[in-house]
Amino acid sequence: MERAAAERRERPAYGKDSLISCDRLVRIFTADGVEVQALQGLDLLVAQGELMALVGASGSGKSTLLNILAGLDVPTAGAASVGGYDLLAMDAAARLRYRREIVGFVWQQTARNLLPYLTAAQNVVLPMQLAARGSGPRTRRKRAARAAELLDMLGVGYCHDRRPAQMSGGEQQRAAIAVALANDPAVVLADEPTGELDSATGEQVFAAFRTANEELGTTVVVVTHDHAVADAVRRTVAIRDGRTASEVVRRTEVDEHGQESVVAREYATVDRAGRLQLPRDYTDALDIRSRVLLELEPDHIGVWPDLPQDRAERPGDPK
Ligand SMILES: Nc1ncnc2c1ncn2[C@@H]1O[C@H](COP(=O)(O)OP(=O)(O)OP(=O)(O)O)[C@@H](O)[C@H]1O
Repeated sequence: MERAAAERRERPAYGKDSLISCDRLVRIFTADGVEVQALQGLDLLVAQGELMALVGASGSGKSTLLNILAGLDVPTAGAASVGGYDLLAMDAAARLRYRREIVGFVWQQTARNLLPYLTAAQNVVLPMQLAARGSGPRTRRKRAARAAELLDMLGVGYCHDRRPAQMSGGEQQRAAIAVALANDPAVVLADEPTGELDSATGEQVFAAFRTANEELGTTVVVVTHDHAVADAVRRTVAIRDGRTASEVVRRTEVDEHGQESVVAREYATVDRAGRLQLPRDYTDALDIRSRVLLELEPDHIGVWPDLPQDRAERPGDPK
């Protein structure tokens, strides 16, 4: 017992090396006296430099999570930190600094991302002007140069002097990514950034996120219903009923002929209390309802449907 306690003490703290760490995050909304548990103990770790997607049915809690990570909303309970900022303990000044310098945000509605009376370049310069004195490019010339550089990098340098109304939806979203990157944030959060776009334009916008991730090392978290986006990232985390339920991790493998292919594996999330959510199609396929039979094997755990005693039979049992 002492050894177990010592091992627990020596284990690094949860999320210690992650850029984003959510630990048993809870968010309860009260509307007309009715409580809605939008997040019900959500755990999530995101490493520095990751480009990852969050998926889930409508109402599963994705936007709630993103708003908390953006510093726009505060969780009811749990712990959350981004880039060393404790999202539950920030005072107003720290929250403002966090929103201006640590996170960038891209919304689904193109009109929400850019001010209509400013050009693309002026839109990118604006957050640099608003950032606390002492950080970011200090002179007007340096800010203008950075705005032009970012627009060029994202393939919309030609929109430099255009106002949003003179740009297509895809161009506006790429300019919006430049705005989000203006103050060189640690993380860019995006809520359905390709939701209003056709698939070809959506691909261009996703490519801009990838460019930001690869060229600048910015961590990118995208909430999406777009399969093209969810399938193109290395890690896609699925949220169900306010918790992370499963994730798909993609790896590039090289076969003996030197042929590269991407192999996707689906994992179920085990939360900090050891809880595991079985995918619904698995439970439906075996008619699993309230409980399962577990068996610990040397290298895996067997999970069997709870059959009536007289029919109880597992693979491997003598006939
Ligand atoms: N301000 C609020 N007041 C009351 N309930 C809310 C509020 N915001 C969200 N909810 C509820 O919390 C739950 C999660 O909502 P959320 O918007 O996070 O889901 P989502 O996964 O982003 O859905 P969608 O894909 O439709 O955007 C829903 O039941 C929603 O009705």
